[in-house]
Amino acid sequence: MFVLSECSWNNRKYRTITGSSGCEGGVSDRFPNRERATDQAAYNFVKRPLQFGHLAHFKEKRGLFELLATLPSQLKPHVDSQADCAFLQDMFGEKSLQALVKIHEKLQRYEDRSPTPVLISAGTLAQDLVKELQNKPVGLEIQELLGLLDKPHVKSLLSVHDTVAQKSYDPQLPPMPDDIDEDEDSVKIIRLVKNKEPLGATIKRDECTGAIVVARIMRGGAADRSGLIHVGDELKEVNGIPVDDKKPEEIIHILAQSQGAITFKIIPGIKEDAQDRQPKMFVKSLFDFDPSEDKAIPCKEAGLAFKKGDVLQIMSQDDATWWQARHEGDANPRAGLIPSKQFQERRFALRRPGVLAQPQKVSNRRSSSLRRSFRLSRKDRKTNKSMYECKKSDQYDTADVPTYEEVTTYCRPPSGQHRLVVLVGPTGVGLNELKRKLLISDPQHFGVTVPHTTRVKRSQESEGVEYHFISKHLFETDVQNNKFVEHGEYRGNYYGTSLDSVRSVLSKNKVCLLDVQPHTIKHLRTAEFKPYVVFVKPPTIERLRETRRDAKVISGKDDKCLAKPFSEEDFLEMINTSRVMEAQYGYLFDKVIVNDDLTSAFSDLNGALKKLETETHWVPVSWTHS
Ligand SMILES: Nc1ncnc2c1ncn2[C@@H]1O[C@H](COP(=O)(O)OP(=O)(O)OP(=O)(O)O)[C@@H](O)[C@H]1O
Repeated sequence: MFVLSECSWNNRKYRTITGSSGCEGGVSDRFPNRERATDQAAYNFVKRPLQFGHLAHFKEKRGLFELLATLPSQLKPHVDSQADCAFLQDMFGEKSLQALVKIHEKLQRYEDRSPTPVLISAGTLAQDLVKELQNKPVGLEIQELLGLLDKPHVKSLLSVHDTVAQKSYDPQLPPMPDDIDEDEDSVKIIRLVKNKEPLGATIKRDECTGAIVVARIMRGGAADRSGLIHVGDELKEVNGIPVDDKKPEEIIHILAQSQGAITFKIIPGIKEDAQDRQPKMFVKSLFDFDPSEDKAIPCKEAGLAFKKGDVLQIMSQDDATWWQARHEGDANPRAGLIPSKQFQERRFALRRPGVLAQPQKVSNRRSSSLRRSFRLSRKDRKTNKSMYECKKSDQYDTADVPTYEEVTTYCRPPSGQHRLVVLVGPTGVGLNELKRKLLISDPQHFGVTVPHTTRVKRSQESEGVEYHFISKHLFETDVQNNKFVEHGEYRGNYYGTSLDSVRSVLSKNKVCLLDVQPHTIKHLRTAEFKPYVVFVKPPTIERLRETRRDAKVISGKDDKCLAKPFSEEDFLEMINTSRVMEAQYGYLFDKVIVNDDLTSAFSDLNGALKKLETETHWVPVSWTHS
């Protein structure tokens, strides 16, 4: 199913130096066009010394040397310490500085005169002279001159002179091969110069024809930008070495050994139509991917590693198995390979049937699905929290294999409805505490839902304050009509949080704080609520022991609803549940907060919620369509 013999040019360093594509380009045997080619780096290198005059911003270009010489005495009245004076003297008297200034001034003078070279081929003249002199009777002066002209430094100096004189800043390429079959229209010669940037292409042996072909061009990479190499192009030669009988790895080895310019002889395949290119698409990754550990990837070096929650730009979906993508906002334009959605789903299902069949159970020793949603509005402290045991259970939805979710940017309009803030975490981690702090910090801004119950109203209670008191029949009808976010039964009475109670808080232009069991999150993920999910996780057990010394937790072991100090077992369960929740539902979390020090956790949460109201966030595209 996969091509396992694909090799990457990615880890090799090339730069194309000729051509027409806006990148450094390339050249074909049909249209050699070296005139247009520009090697900016070489140009800059040669040019830079001549621009030395711009080193300092002295308006007065001449007399810099004199100026520096007088500076120490000029500055003396302004310098208090003797040591500083000595330092200035030393600095301005430094021989190398003076030499540099002298050179600068000389160059400046030359530049002002716009010197033109006497001749542009001093190197050739020197060679002719050497030939001429070699036939002359040997004299001392002639010997000395021949020795001088033979010195590498002198040769290099003359060569640089000629380069500058001819303004020929392009790197010297070897001559074009003369054994190209003129009748063979399709042969293309491409020359590349090694550079730090990888080429961004892979090669493989075509299973049908046996030819070595370009397997992939990574979008945005050097090869892609050059527009000269395409998928399907047949590689015939590298630096004159035929590659027909070579393995892709051997070709990569030849490339690795090559220095400077490398010549490829290529027979172009069918040209990819630019129109075929997919439009830009952004996805949030819902799993971690490490190409170096992926046995199926056709080329590990071409892979793109990412973590759960990273936003990726999909550059190509041409291949049904391996998409090309880059990290959103990454300066590197070159794409890498990632498993396609379909492929990831398929292999996830094949690899881990056990996970799908037997979901990990989120521990619920004394917790349940609904209890937290009631907490802040509930005055009835006697109600046992375990009453909200949810019948829906924590089943892992087998249809949902977390792969990628298409996302887009969203910023809440200044007067728009607030996004629903959903808090999840293991029992006792501090959700209630954090909610309480938010409510106290700004009661006008934050709000919580009022739950429904079928329990009889007590004398001190008021409808719509502690609960909405409704009949069993109505409650059951509402359950049938999916009106509840979560619901459960305790001692013969139903309790639940309705979707309308969430709407009611939001309609008051408040931020609705809702804590739920994690399996409920996906039911809330709608364009209407645009939930922002915060996972609150416990710190290490050592920190739990330290920070929760005076804290109390409601024990679920009995029905007495007694607040007791945390036990070691409570801590362990909190940590284990947190791990399971994160592994199972982590892909749904927008923010993870470790509730170690309460003040820091609160300020972390508060800061994130402030940003949520004003800054742009990535949300599923479906939320912005309605
Ligand atoms: N960072 C913290 N440092 C110290 N104590 C904390 C911290 N966070 C919470 N607590 C305390 O831990 C106890 C349990 O917190 P809280 O009731 O908020 O947990 P919860 O997540 O809502 O769980 P439950 O639903 O079981 O009550 C409370 O006494 C609370 O004051």
